[in-house]
Amino acid sequence: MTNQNPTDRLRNQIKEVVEELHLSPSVYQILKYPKHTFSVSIPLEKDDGTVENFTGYRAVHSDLLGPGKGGIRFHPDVNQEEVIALSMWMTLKTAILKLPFGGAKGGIIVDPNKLSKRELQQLSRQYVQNIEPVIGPQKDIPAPDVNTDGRVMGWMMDEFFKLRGRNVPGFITGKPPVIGGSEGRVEATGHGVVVNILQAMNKLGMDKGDNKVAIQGFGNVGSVTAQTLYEKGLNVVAVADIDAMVYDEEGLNIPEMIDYAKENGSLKGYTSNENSNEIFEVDCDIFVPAALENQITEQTAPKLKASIVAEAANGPTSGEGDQILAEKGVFVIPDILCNAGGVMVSSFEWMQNDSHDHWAEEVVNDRLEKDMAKAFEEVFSMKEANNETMRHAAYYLAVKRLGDAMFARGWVD
Ligand SMILES: NC(=O)C1=CN([C@@H]2O[C@H](COP(=O)(O)OP(=O)(O)OC[C@H]3O[C@@H](n4cnc5c(N)ncnc54)[C@H](OP(=O)(O)O)[C@@H]3O)[C@@H](O)[C@H]2O)C=CC1
Ligand SMILES: O=C(O)CCC(=O)C(=O)O
Repeated sequence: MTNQNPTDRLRNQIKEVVEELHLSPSVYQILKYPKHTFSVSIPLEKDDGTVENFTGYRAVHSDLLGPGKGGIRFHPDVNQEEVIALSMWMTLKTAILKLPFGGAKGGIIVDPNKLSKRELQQLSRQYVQNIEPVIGPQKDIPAPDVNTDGRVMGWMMDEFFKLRGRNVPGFITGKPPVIGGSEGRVEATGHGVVVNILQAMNKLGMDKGDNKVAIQGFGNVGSVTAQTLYEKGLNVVAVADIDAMVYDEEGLNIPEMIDYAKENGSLKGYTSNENSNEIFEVDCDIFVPAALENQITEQTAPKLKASIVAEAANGPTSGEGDQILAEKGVFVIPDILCNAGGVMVSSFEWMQNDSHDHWAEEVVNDRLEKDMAKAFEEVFSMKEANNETMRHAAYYLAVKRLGDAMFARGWVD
């Protein structure tokens, strides 16, 4: 059964692995639903004096291995099911990486481009006021996701301090370094994606110079991935944001494109643009979805020419898309491994806050590279040992760790 929403698909994947591992069926029952989902209504006074009500969510899927951990998304398509699926992926992600966290996620249904800076700041603060009872450095720790960044984290941190009446920097990660953020967090997800791509190329005997890369999404994760691959000498031939796709078979000038997108708000108008959906048809060896869920589907998967798909986004591949990629023999680096660099450096930030320390950027990047490469090796070895896909191997490792922890804590027999 493939035609499912992400939460149902995730549940089925977890159930399958629980059965294969002969774990107690209770493990599946515990992982089936989030521990809690908080839904909030945020009446925001707009600049023109009118009030508009926004809906927000925060879900903690699991706090078995530590406090809930996961980003906050501002997007018009946010909904409760999506937030729950994203929180479940976080539980699996932190388990694979052996981080001291569970899984959580939050979001507000809003198009931030339609708000003024004051309105956006006010909305961010009111969201924190609403979810304050369920968050904290030992409870649930937010971070950036789609359309949120260090600036939003800074506002949220300030609001949380006011509510608690004291400094609690470890309640949020991805904040600017000047107020306790970690060096390297902005780039961490993209850097982790690149570590995974290089590991995969090495396993498949692919040479850096000969291979073409196409990237969907040119926000935080997509642009850092593009820049880092460019610096390492890979040929990034196509990049798309929501408005446009830019292609050059000789390779794109990524730094120039980043400057252009910063100045103009998008890639539209940068040389001759094509429709952003054309990205799926580009001649490439490595495809990096770095936008939203359900992009590689039964419609787009057959068009992809890549032999590696590096899932920088969360849930970019639908069930049908995944099946098609498997039939085509594509090497898929699953999201819960591929994009885990962000939460890994968030864990470094949380540790630095706890010990009032500040690590140099080289220290952060060095540890990120080593730990990501180790996680890739573990998943790859599991895949090889069981003749499985990387995704199945990743689920296997994550669910096994969660099952073992439940047993150790006396939750299951
Ligand atoms: N930020 C982080 O640390 C982490 C993020 N992730 C995941 O990575 C993904 C991207 O997040 P992030 O980079 O932070 O988000 P951003 O908001 O910074 O960027 C999202 C990008 O995706 C583009 N986009 C959206 N829809 C489409 C589409 N249909 N076609 C092409 N481009 C599209 C946006 O274009 P436009 O700007 O024009 O709308 C934008 O360039 C998400 O799945 C997120 O959950 C995972 C781990 C950590
Ligand atoms: O940095 C974090 O804590 C979470 C990042 C995130 O939301 C993700 O990995 O999807």
